[in-house]
Amino acid sequence: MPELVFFSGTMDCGKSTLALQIEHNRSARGLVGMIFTRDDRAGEGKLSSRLGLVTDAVEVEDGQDLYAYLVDHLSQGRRADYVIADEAQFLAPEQIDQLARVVDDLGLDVFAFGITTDFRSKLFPGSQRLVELADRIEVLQVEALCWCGARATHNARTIGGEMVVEGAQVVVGDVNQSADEVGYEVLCRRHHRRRMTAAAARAAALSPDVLPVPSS
Ligand SMILES: Nc1ncnc2c1ncn2[C@@H]1O[C@H](COP(=O)(O)OP(=O)(O)O)[C@@H](O)[C@H]1O
Ligand SMILES: Cc1cn([C@H]2C[C@H](O)[C@@H](COP(=O)(O)O)O2)c(=O)[nH]c1=O
Repeated sequence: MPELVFFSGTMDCGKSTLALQIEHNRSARGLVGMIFTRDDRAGEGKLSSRLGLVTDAVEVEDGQDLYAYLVDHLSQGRRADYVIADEAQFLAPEQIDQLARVVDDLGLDVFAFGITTDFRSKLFPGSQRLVELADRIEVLQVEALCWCGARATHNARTIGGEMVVEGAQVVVGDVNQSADEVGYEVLCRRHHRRRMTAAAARAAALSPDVLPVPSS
């Protein structure tokens, strides 16, 4: 049975790498994939991994009907045996419905990859729809780590090195950016709640200890 699978995790946990591996293994067996992406850091029409691999992809536009795109593609006599959608958090909920229809009506597997929540730990609309519709949700096995060593479950946004909790939901960016840029850092929930990034933890460790003062 064809499936809609949502591979989800924090930033930098290997989602795009896995997408490229699925693509490689299937194309090595003569299958042809339709690869969608949106706003990859490597630029328009690219699916890239931090491990250095990159492949061409169809850049999804606002309002584009992904089901109609595939029907049109197939009716021109071109092949698509399965679908990969990277950066799926940036897709509109209607586009996730169209991907579900690709599974049900065209009989193709759809592998979607994306982060579930934004820098405020709120669901992206596209990810919410994936959680609602996916046949399976897979959490990646290579866990990204918080600076404290715990599994990273949340994405923090930093501006000038400081964690922020207000701003536009979508700002394309990367982890390990220099302090004067908009950047991201993955954290465990405890440190996301306390807004304690690695830099904030270092600064706190360097400040002199405050001794408790007796109240009387
Ligand atoms: N120099 C490196 N050596 C080994 N692994 C690396 C290196 N750089 C990045 N990685 C791996 O790549 C992962 C990020 O992969 P990527 O597919 O770009 O993530 P995502 O799409 O989830 O943001 C990192 O978590 C790490 O496991
Ligand atoms: C948390 C968060 C992230 N983004 C952007 C930043 C990156 O461009 C992508 C995630 O890519 P990755 O391959 O998973 O690292 O999403 C955003 O726009 N808003 C956010 O809140």
